[in-house]
Order: sequence, then structure tokens, then C-alpha cells
Amino acid sequence: MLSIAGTDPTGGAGIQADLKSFAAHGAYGMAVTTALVAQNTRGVRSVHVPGPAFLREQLDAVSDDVAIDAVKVGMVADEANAREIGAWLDRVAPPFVVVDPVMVATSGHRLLDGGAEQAVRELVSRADVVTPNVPELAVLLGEEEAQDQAGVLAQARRLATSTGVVVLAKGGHLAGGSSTDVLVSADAEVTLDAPRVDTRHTHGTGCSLSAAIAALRPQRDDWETSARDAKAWLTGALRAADRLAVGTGRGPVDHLHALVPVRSFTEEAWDRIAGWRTAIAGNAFVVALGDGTLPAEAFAFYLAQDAAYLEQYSRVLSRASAAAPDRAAREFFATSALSALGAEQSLHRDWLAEHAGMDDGAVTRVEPSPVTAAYTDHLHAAAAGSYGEAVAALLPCFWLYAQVGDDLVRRAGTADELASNPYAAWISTYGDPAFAEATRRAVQLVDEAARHASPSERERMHRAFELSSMHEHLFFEQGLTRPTWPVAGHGSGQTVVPAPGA
Ligand SMILES: Nc1ncnc2c1ncn2[C@@H]1O[C@H](COP(=O)(O)OP(=O)(O)O)[C@@H](O)[C@H]1O
Ligand SMILES: Cc1ncc(COP(=O)(O)O)c(N)n1
Repeated sequence: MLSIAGTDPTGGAGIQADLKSFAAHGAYGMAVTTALVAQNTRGVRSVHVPGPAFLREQLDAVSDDVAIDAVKVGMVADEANAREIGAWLDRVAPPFVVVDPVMVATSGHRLLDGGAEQAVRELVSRADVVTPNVPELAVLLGEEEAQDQAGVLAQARRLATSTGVVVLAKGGHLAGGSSTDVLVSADAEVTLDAPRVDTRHTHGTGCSLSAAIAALRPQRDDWETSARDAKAWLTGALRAADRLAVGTGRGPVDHLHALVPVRSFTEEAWDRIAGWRTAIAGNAFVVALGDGTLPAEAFAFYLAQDAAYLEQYSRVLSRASAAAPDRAAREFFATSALSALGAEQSLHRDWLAEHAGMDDGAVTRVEPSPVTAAYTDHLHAAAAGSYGEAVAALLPCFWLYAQVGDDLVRRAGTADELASNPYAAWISTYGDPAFAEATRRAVQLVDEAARHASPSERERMHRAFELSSMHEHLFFEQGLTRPTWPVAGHGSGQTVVPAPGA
């Protein structure tokens, strides 16, 4: 494959994008430079055109030596370049030629000299396929820009008829929930539909699509199949774009997304804590809680510690609420902070009053055990980092409890069997669909935060999530081990919760 185009030193558009697009389709990529463009994800700074003589030397260097299966032409920069490329195409007659009539960058900067439009029209007439976006389609026809899909289709028909070239008119610039392109030739019309991906990283989409079509054509039977497959690939590249984190403006798409499948932060995080999930499912405390054989003093210790934990958990939820980027997230974390103080705590206070003789005051005075303190210190430390770290650290308390609740409800069997378990109220709280719904929402918000995180912040989020998962395991376990703070000079522990009935 040969790309004849301009450069993008940040690798998202032009020749650099074309080569990645070729590689993504299993093609060997070559490139001839029409213009050196000083640009980045924020825009174009300047353009240097070596000129037609050197352009011709590059083109001949390739075609004198290498068999070319298909050519993609992108930015030509000026009229002299366009004529040189036209003459070379006439001489070499490559089997497949795609022309992307690049005129103006997404950022609004001109990439084609004023007055060179006629030369580009002549180049288009030498192509098999031309891939204009909405403004380029209008310029090629000398008409006003189309405002909707019907207008684009009508213009694509006129261009196909007047040039005899297959026209792939791209709809990326139109509004709507889908990003529809139309492929129009003298004898066929095909609509290529794709959902509009919610990303601002669309730098180089046009370059990448035309390069993909050129790369696929020798491997497919016709232009329609090539364009369809190229568009499906581009949609995947757009979906994966946000994870690249290249530049501060409109970033590139992820050409090689198929090499590393896209997984959400939470899917990956959940996999990474598989060990802790197994440990919690087999945790002796959790198993005994599920079958109702857990000694009351073990549950009392756990529950009193959990009340102490929830005091701090609620504070960290409030900090996440304050740091949240939008109103919906702020509301979610504020509501969760409130229910950690209220609804969940009432479960604790009722049980401890009835079974451990602890009144509200006694519950409030419970000293956090070393295990509880380690967990809440970790949460506060995460909250001192970024919003992403805070919410990643907060998530296991939702997710692992929803998982344990769900497991224990299922292990209990029927509702009657569950009711006979002395810890049924606890199990029902966390096995409740409302809690599962809150967990789903928390998962979504963490993924949202991860989408805006840099790779290093994402890694810190993983670390925070993993540490919280470990703390969850240790927290359950402490119901059986009842760890205490060593008291200086005594070499013994101090009880942190009175025995039941005390
Ligand atoms: N947000 C998006 N979601 C899905 N496809 C898109 C999106 N933006 C552009 N595309 C697709 O990318 C290709 C290039 O589109 P377009 O923006 O019209 O061209 P150009 O990049 O040349 O300006 C087209 O196939 C278009 O449908
Ligand atoms: C060298 C070069 N060629 C083409 C584009 C158009 O890119 P886009 O698809 O973002 O409009 C560009 N920015 N740079």
C-alpha cells in the first residue's frame, strides 16, 4: 500500500495515521510525503511543501522498485503537487486508487492552497473512489454545503454521475445519533450506518478511513465490502480512542485497538481481584454467616466494627461527592454517604442493642480495631489523591457486599430457609435489588472517572481498588480473630467490643 499525503508528527492524521491503518489491515505500508505539517491535536501551526520535483523523486523511487497494490492520496497541499501526482498515476496506473480530497483540517486550518480546488477535481477524476466529507463534497461540486442526509445523498449522486467515480460521502459532520456515510456509484447506492461514538477524539478519522478502504480493496471483492469493513473497524477505533490519552486537544483514534481488546476499567479491576473474591467466598466468617452457624460474639464484633467503619466510609463518600465532576455523581455519592450513616447503621444498632446489650452510645464509642483502622486510613488516603482514586477505593465496599449478599441469598435457598437464619436481616440488606442497583451505578461512575484518567492515574485507581478488596477480606475475617491493639507494658490486648450480654 502507498500513502501519498502530508504528515502529522503527533501520529493521529496524515501519513502516520495511514501507515497504522494499513498495518491494522494486515497490509505493508509505504509513504510519500507531499507536505510536512507542524501540527498536533490542537491544530496546524505551519506547512512546508518540499515541492513537485522532490515529490516526483519520492514517487518514482517507490514505483521503480516496489509493486504497488493500492494507493491512497490524502493532503496534496497545492496545485503543482496535485498535477505531479496526477501525472504519476497516469504513468504507473496502480490497480486501486482512493482519493481523500483533504482541504480543511477538523481544526479549521486550510490544508490545500486557495485556488487548487480545480487540480483536486482533476485528481478525483483519476481515482476509483473519492471520500469527501460534507464541506469537501460541496467544494468539489461548487455548491453550498448539504445540511442533512438527503442533501448529502443528492450531492454524492451528482458527483458520482459527473465524474464516473465511486463516491463515499462521509456524514461525520452532520448531527444525530448515528454517523452515516453513503457509497454512491453510477449503478448502486449503499448506506453505511454506524452509531455515533461519544468521543471528542476524531482527529484523523477521514485519513484513517480512506487508508483502510485502500488497504482492504485488494483483499475484498468490491468497494462496498471494503468500505463496510473499513467503517466497522473505524467505529471500533473511535470507541477505543479515549483510552489513548494523546494530547490535550482532539486526539487520535486507536488504529490498533484490535490488538488490545477494549475493556472497561471495572471489568479489568474485577478480574484483577479474582483472588480476593475467591478468598471472601471461602472466608470462614462469610460461610458461617451464610449457614447461620456464626457465633453471636463473632457477629457482634464484626457489626460493631462495621458501624465504626461506616462512620468513616460515609465521610469519604462525602469527599467523593464534593470532588465529583457532575451533578449526577455528586448526588449519588451524597445519597450514599447519607445511607451509610442512616439506613445501614440502623441494622447495626438494632442488632447490637438486642443481642449484645449495646445502646447507641456504646456503639458510638467502639474503638476501631487495627484492621478497621487500616481500611479506613486507606480510604482517606485515596480520597486525598484524585476523585478517580477515591471512587475506585470506595467501590469494593459496594461491589463485594452486593456479591456476598447475592451469594448468601442464593445459598440460603427459599425465602423461608433464609428467614430461619439468625443473620437473615443482614443478608437481605446486601442481597437486595436496590443495593445491586446502587452498585451498578457506582460501577458506572468509576468507569466514567477512569475514562478521563491518565494511564498513571488509572493504575493508581487499580491499586486503590485492589487494596480495598484486600481490606474487605480482612474485615470479614476479623469477626473470628477479633484483633486488638497491643497495650504498651502489658503485652496483652485491649478488647474493642464487649462480649455479648456484657
Ligand atoms: N463520533 C463519531 N462516531 C462514529 N463515526 C464517526 C464519528 N465521527 C466521524 N465518524 C466517521 O468517521 C469517518 C470520517 O468522517 P468525517 O468526520 O465526516 O470526515 P473527515 O474526518 O474527513 O472530516 C466517517 O466514516 C464518519 O461517519
Ligand atoms: C497531514 C494531514 N492530512 C489530513 C488531515 C485531516 O485530518 P482530519 O481527518 O482530522 O480532518 C490532517 N489534519 N493532516
